[in-house]
Amino acid sequence: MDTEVNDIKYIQEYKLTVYSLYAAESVGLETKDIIEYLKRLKAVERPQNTKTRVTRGSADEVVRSSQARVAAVTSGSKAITTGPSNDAVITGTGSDAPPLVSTADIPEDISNFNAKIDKDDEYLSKEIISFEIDQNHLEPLQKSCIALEYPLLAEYDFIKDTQNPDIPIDLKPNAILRPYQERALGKMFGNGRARSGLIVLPCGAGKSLVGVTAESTVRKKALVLCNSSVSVEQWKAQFKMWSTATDNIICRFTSDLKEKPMNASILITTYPMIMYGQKRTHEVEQTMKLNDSKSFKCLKNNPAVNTIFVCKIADTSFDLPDANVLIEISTHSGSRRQEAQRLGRILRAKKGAIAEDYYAIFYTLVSRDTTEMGYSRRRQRFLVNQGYSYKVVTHLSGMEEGDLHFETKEEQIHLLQQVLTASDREGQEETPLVVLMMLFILK
Ligand SMILES: Nc1ncnc2c1ncn2[C@@H]1O[C@H](COP(=O)(O)OP(=O)(O)OP(=O)(O)O)[C@@H](O)[C@H]1O
Repeated sequence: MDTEVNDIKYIQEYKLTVYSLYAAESVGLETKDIIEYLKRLKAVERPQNTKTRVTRGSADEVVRSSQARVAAVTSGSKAITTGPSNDAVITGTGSDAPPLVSTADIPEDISNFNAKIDKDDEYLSKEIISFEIDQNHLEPLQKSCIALEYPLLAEYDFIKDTQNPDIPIDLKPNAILRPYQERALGKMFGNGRARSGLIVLPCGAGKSLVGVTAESTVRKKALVLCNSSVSVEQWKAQFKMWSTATDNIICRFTSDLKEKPMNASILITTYPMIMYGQKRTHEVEQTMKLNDSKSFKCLKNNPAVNTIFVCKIADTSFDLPDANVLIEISTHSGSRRQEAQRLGRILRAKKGAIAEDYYAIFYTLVSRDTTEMGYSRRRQRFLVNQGYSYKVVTHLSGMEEGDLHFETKEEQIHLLQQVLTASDREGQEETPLVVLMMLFILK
């Protein structure tokens, strides 16, 4: 976030980039929080008679349907005016605007510095000005702000948006948010408007419910963009599970399901559908059918079935809340993303289980003396960095005694070759689903 740029004994100066400040602001961090983090990150103890200060200007862009307003904090911010060519330009407000920390002159002594800080603090008793801007000038304005390193933070004042009608959606009473889900949404709706940003939660933490709640709060038309057709199905299911949204306001728009997108209130689609209109792969198609099929639903809820073999398409969005053991048979090289996503399949909260009594185990099979070993080390490092412990088992006792199906060395090598060849073909469109990538064992 910051770099120490000055190591004079009594003054530590940090340069905060405008983007780190933007990110901090968008998650609701305030100046005092930034100072607190700087204190934690500092390399040396700060002498008692020094102060930490962070100055900056800020401007928020508030979008109300077709109207756009800019709210600017006057202290340290710059005046936003419209130039002769009607391009938005930003100019300094005058001599009082305090400079950024990185460009501040280093004072002669610490008392001058404190006096200067106090002066700046007075300046911070700020007044917020806001004014409407012409929609056509929004883009040049945004560009100017970025060029001046004062990026606008987009917010949507949905409560005051009377131009876009509300859609009939509310949360169902069964949707009880977990505390971290509430916190994530608090960051988004903290000031009564919908702030643009990114909500990042681990796999299986319940991002869909966060999304459904956000939509049930804003209650305006929404576009849900997914990375696969399987996710589209899952999102629709989550909307139905947690909200009162009915089938006639939800539209799935995939290469097979083109459900009148034009008038949909909630349009759920994939990037390729809006970018290139690509056809889904054979593999995705098969998995969607499987996910949707009655037999899979029975399988999911049948206590007699405790093992499911799945291919790599189950890496994401495959919801098997009860699965608690995963055996990874084949992987996509050293992909850490894939590892995290697969782990996500077994880390979903278990109904009625006490967290402390609960175990989820992830096995990964690695063939000794093959390139798989290098990849698996990379993946292991990632898991360790995430705080998981792991153990390498090189020998399973009793293995030699059993009546193994692939008993001889030749048979084992042949099997290995088959698996590796299948992995190479994995990316190709017509790879049959018989290539089994993962195994879930349901509790
Ligand atoms: N507050 C909640 N109360 C009860 N169940 C919840 C809650 N939030 C999420 N769940 C359940 O947890 C499971 C995982 O949720 P979801 O699929 O939204 O996770 P995710 O974060 O999108 O995971 P992934 O990144 O792996 O797709 C689902 O079965 C969902 O119904």
